[in-house]
Order: sequence, then structure tokens, then C-alpha cells
Amino acid sequence: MLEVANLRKVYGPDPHAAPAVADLTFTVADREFVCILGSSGCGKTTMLRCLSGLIPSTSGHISLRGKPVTGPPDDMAFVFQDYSRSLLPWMTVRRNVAFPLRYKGVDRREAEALTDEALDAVGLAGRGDRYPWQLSGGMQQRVAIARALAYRPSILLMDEPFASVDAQTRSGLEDLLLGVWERYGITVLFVTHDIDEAVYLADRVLVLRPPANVGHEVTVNLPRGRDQVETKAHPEFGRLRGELFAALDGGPVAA
Ligand SMILES: Nc1ncnc2c1ncn2[C@@H]1O[C@H](COP(=O)(O)OP(=O)(O)OP(=O)(O)O)[C@@H](O)[C@H]1O
Repeated sequence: MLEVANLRKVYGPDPHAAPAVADLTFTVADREFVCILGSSGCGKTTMLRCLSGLIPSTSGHISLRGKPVTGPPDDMAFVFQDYSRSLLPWMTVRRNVAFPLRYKGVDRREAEALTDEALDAVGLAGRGDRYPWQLSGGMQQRVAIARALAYRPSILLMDEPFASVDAQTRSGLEDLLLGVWERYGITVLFVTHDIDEAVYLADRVLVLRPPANVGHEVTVNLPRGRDQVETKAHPEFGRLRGELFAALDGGPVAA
């Protein structure tokens, strides 16, 4: 379980400056898929940076499986929006995927086996010798997902990971992610701007209001084995979409 209690983050030396995250409290159960929705600048990335231990929080408490997070946890992996900056262009796909395993102390043979399995899971088994710049954007993001999977995390943090790809590729990546989430039994915390994406993927959606604070929460009771056409045509999908839209203070979309 990931537990976040009264998390607060103020950038800079003045503790009285406006916080990017203020009094944020939520939990994510093991193997749960939770999406975070929030307007631009409401503090989503700051929250993820604190949860990952990459930056210190000003106050509050974060723990993963009962251990306080004070630096990047061994069993946590990340996938970011900008695949072009997260992959190393001078390394082949295989080396990109295997790279973090060296720092985890995994021996070479095991690293190779983990890399093969992860590339296979994302449908890139035959592309390991290519360089990232020889692949499409969607394939590069699959490499980033493979790298995270090879690391065998118990929890995956994702920051708008599919925002930079076209709609068709995005649907494919969403389904790929749901497949590996089920297969590997990982916990996923997924930040997105896209209401439909959040409802399609999640067990639960949290809406953050600035400064990053849970303003609304919905449980998604749509059946699993989700399908891009059937699930999105389900009346409950439309209802949840409307509820989240209102929670984001969007109001109706003009035609
Ligand atoms: N390194 C930093 N130093 C100072 N202020 C920062 C820093 N990073 C973010 N902020 C501020 O913190 C607030 C939250 O930013 P953050 O990037 O976390 O929001 P976000 O919800 O992820 O936005 P977006 O959806 O546009 O990516 C903003 O006011 C931003 O200007």
C-alpha cells in the first residue's frame, strides 16, 4: 500500500510561500490502478516527484509497504510523458531497458532474461538492436514501459505517459498497459489530463484541485477486460465522465 498523509510541498526557502501541494492525503492499495486528474499547474508532477523520493516534501508523510519514502524506493519505477528525453539515444533498445538493472545489482544473465521478457510483453521482441531514434513515438514509449517492467517494480508511477502520441497509438498503449498491469500484478498511479483515459484505465479516479488536494474521488465499477469500444459505450462510462467533468469545474463543452 502507498500511503500519503498531509503532504505539503513549498518550493524555495520561504516556508510561507504558496505551496505547490498542500495537505494531500490518499492511499493506493496493492495492485490497484489509480488515476489522478487535475488542471495544468495544480501540482500533479510535484506530487509525483515527492512520492518518488526525488525531491523532499516540506511536511507530511509518505510510505510504501509500510516503509517511509526518503529517497527513490527500490521497487518503484517511473514512466514520463517525454519519451524522447527519457531514453538514451546512444544506447540500443536492449541496453536502454537493461540500464537501470545494473544499478539494482542484477547480474548480467538475469538482466538479459528480464530485458527479453519485458520487450516481449510490450511487443518489441524483435527490436532490441534498434536505437530509440529509429522507432516511432509509440514504440519509444513502449520501450520506456518495458524498462519500467524489467525493473520488476511493485508500483509504477506514470506522468501523462501517452500525452505525446496520436489517438490511435494512445488507445493501443492504454490496452498494452492494462495487459501488463494484470499480468504483472503491479500497482499503478497514473497522472493524466484526459477524463476518458482516466475512466477507461482506473479502479479509482482522484481529482486534484490546486494546490494539489483531493477535491473529488470516484470508484470505477466498469467490468475489467476493458474494451475501447464497448467500455466507452457503457452508460456508466458516460455517467462517470460527466461527474468528473463537473468535478474538474469544466462545465459543458461548447460544440
Ligand atoms: N522547480 C520548481 N520551482 C518552483 N516552482 C515550481 C517548480 N516546479 C513546479 N513549480 C510550481 O508548482 C506548481 C505546480 O506545478 P506542477 O508542475 O507540479 O503542476 P502540474 O499539475 O504537474 O502541471 P502540468 O499539468 O501543467 O504538468 C506550479 O505553480 C509551478 O509553477
